[in-house]
Amino acid sequence: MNLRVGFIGGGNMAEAFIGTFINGQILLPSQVIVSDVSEERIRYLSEKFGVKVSLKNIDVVTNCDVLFLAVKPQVLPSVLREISPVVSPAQILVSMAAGFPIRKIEEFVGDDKKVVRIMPNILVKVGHGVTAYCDNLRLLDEERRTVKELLSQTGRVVDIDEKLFDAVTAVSGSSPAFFFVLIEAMCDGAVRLGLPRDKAKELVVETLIGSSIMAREENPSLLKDSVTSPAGTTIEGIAKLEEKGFRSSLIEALKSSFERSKEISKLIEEL
Ligand SMILES: NC(=O)C1=CN([C@@H]2O[C@H](COP(=O)(O)OP(=O)(O)OC[C@H]3O[C@@H](n4cnc5c(N)ncnc54)[C@H](OP(=O)(O)O)[C@@H]3O)[C@@H](O)[C@H]2O)C=CC1
Ligand SMILES: O=C(O)[C@@H]1CCC=N1
Repeated sequence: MNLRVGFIGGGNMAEAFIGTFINGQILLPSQVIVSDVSEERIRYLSEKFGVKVSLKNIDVVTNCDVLFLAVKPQVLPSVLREISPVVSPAQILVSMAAGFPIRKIEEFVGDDKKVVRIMPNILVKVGHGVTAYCDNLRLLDEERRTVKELLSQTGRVVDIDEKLFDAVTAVSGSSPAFFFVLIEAMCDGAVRLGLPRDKAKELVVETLIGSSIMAREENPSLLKDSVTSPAGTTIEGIAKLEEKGFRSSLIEALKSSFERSKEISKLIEEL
């Protein structure tokens, strides 16, 4: 793609996006520039991907067409204050900060600027991310297409109304961590039953991948029924999951992440 792409903040998410763009040959290293407050961090990114780096956020803004804001929401106000004098109306700002509304970004940089809000997840690192997308309608159709095409190199892109972003932050932004905990716990369970840890991980992970592929096309309740024989082994496991509150734990976990995202939005609103 013929674009210059910048990242302010060179942490986990920036690394996930940059890795997929560079390793997938979507962008050349010379098309990407990243800034971070940590010298060690930018040295690492420069050595790993060959991208351009700087300790100055302004260097990134003045050298890109699409600017990813990849700092924590609490840090974003100071970054926006710092860069707002040099952001141009021709650039596209893409914020991934949880709980940070487009309107608030416009308050810092001006509502004549092109602003995209996304909620990706860490799975962009392996090209299987899912990214919720909305923007402030300042982008031309062609620009919107370009940004979505860039994002789609990291997985699926789904248009979502901004008012649902706190929910999305829980459902797909945070949930990879829940699945990692699930995998970890199932591996412990398998080790308890005598399986070596490496075999346990292989069995658990492959089962989860296959289950996800089947659930993509079919109703998960019917799939569950198809595994569960009368008076068989599976129903005993399911009964134990119900007894221990597995289902309601997951429902409550999503609610807690959602509430925290709303809380962050409220704090940002009060700035
Ligand atoms: N991690 C995830 O799975 C997801 C994260 N997000 C969102 O993405 C954003 C980034 O998250 P993540 O990558 O995990 O965070 P990280 O903390 O890993 O990365 C942020 C980076 O920005 C650096 N930084 C801090 N202050 C500044 C500054 N003033 N200028 C430039 N860089 C700075 C941090 O340095 P230092 O650590 O030294 O402060 C850190 O290296 C967040 O807003 C988060 O809400 C969205 C979806 C998923
Ligand atoms: O935990 C967080 O706040 C970020 C947002 C979604 C995933 N990680």
